[in-house]
Amino acid sequence: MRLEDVQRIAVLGAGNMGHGIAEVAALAGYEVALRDIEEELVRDGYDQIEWSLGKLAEKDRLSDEEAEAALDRVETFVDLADSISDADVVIEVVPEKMGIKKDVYDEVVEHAPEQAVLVTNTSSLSITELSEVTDRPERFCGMHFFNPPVRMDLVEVISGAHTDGETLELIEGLAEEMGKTPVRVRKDSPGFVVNRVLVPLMNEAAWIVESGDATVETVDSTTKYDMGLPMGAFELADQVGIDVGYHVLEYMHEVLGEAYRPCPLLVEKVENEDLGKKTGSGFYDYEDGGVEVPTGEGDEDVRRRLLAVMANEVAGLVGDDVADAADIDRAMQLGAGFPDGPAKLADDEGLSALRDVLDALHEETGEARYEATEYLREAAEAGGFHGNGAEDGENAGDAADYDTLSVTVDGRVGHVEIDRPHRMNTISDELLDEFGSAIDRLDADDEVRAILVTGAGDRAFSAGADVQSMAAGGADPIDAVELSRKGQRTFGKLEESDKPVIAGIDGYCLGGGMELATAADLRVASERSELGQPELNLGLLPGWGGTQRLARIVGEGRAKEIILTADRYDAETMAEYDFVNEVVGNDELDDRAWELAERLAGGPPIAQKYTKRAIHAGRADADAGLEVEAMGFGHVMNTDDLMEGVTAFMSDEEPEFEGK
Ligand SMILES: C/C=C/C(=O)SCCNC(=O)CCNC(=O)[C@H](O)C(C)(C)COP(=O)(O)OP(=O)(O)OC[C@H]1O[C@@H](n2cnc3c(N)ncnc32)[C@H](O)[C@@H]1OP(=O)(O)O
Repeated sequence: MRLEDVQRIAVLGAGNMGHGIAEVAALAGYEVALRDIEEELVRDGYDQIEWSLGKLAEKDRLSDEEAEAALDRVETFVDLADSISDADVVIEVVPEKMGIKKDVYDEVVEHAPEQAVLVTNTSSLSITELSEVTDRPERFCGMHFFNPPVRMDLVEVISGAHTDGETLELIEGLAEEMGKTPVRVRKDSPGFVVNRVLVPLMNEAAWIVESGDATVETVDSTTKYDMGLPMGAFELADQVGIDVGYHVLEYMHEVLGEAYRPCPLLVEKVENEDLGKKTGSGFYDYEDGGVEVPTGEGDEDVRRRLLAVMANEVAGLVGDDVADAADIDRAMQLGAGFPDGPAKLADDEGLSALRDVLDALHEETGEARYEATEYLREAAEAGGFHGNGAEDGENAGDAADYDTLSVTVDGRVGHVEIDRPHRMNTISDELLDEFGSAIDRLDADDEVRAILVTGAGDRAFSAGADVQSMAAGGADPIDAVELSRKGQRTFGKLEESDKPVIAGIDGYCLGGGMELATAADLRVASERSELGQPELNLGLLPGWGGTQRLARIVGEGRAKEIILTADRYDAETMAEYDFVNEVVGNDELDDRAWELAERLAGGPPIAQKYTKRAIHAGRADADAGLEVEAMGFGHVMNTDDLMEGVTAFMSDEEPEFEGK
């Protein structure tokens, strides 16, 4: 079966994941058959899809017509044979019990068209074992979506022992058609990638508390604020359900061995049915305040220990050829909201230091989970999971050097794309560093004649400073002063650049993201964009230049309004306020931003440079600005560009300026 041949998708199971997957498939334009065992269940799933599509339309993520058309593509069934009779792909999303799934497959193989590909959304069961109850194990694989499918970008595509390459490629293509990022899991290994990293992390967190080395609060403060993970380890366990993690762990224990023995603390919680949020209590009591993770109570030993255990899991996956480090990092960022992938976090810490932490713990306790894998030792010797090739300086400045940005030069335009779509392109400390160095690099490159800044994905240009990492580092007032100055200086590089800078805004442009855009020379925004300075809602103030630069563009009155109300404004209003130079249709943003950048890149560089300098010099003192203008005027008089401009004008041709 080729991707172009896929038209109809059957989703078996209309629960949380099932109806979410059905919605995503319908949004991608596929005909969807949604099936569950009772009319009421399948109706509930359908209603949920209708509700969710309505929400997306309400938030302008799609039009009312698109929402209606997607819903029209969903047909509901109770009879399994009818639901799959003309399906090209069958996605099974029934409860995570081997027996139930096998029963379903017995029936599926009886009625599914011969050419149909079968996939399971299991998060924990063996793909190989499931494939073996079907008549087509080579056309069977895992397609693991994350909850909620409509929001989460990751899909793990897992090969069973018999799956052929064509099937994996088809399902990866299908995931992409659904707007998702597939990560291939080359072997059917317990927990695949995301759970293989997360669940042992939860187990280790529990062992740390069990052994009396730290409290739940300290561990969560460490994971959330010092490691920058989206939630504390125990907060996450409670959120997902302690039993869910525990069952995955049990399976890992059974297949992978003693290193995965569940901590007694988890066993006790499961036995007492303190399963987390869903039962009202787990590691936190939800009937009495719920989760409160304290800031600034992290512990260095806890941080290193968790990082070391996580690095060992990454090494296990790479060493067993389940996935490579880059894929693991991508999967954890998209599927678990990690700010950086675990391989990168481990590399940043120093893999040999983490190996030493494991060795010391292993010697002290003899516990199997601290036994460093062979691959961890090899990677530590090689300078890290991602190697240390860049350290010799040869690659300095290459696009590959950036983790949070994608930096490219296309013709005469230098393009910086903020590349943290999984975190709404929020601005971390690392991103500020990389942004500053990217602008320095593009500024120094004579081939680059204009700079375009955009955000990856279609949700946000940038939703501002990463509040979580700021809460971690910003508790110290002296550090916060420096963070503010750093942001001011970094975005100042855009203003100070001699080249024209364009911000292409699509989606949220908030807080620090708006301060970044303010430092550009021109702003073009899509209709759906929402802009604002919401810092005061957080008890903060716009500390990356917002109190100064915004007023220069929109005037003091509007700047005060925008900052003090902390409201979100649509792009049209921001154009009326003179902040946005041009508003374009949502689908036109990229083309228009590039067109503008290319056009400005064709301008006379020396005249552009002095124009920017004169305007800036005149801010505090108009006479100084006029003086720079006069000097600039003098300088351009003797340039080849002036000759070129005048000659082209006289002969009615387009000038070719060279900056000479
Ligand atoms: C000096 C500079 C200071 C600053 O810049 S302070 C920060 C100023 N920015 C803000 O206050 C914006 C905060 N974010 C929001 O208001 C909302 O989000 C949005 C309007 C951008 C989007 O709302 P929705 O569509 O409902 O999505 P969602 O579930 O709220 O967000 C998706 C994920 O993105 C994370 N996120 C969004 N903004 C930030 C942020 N600024 N810092 C850290 N994380 C952020 C969320 O938490 C969540 O994450 P999960 O999916 O893990 O729940």
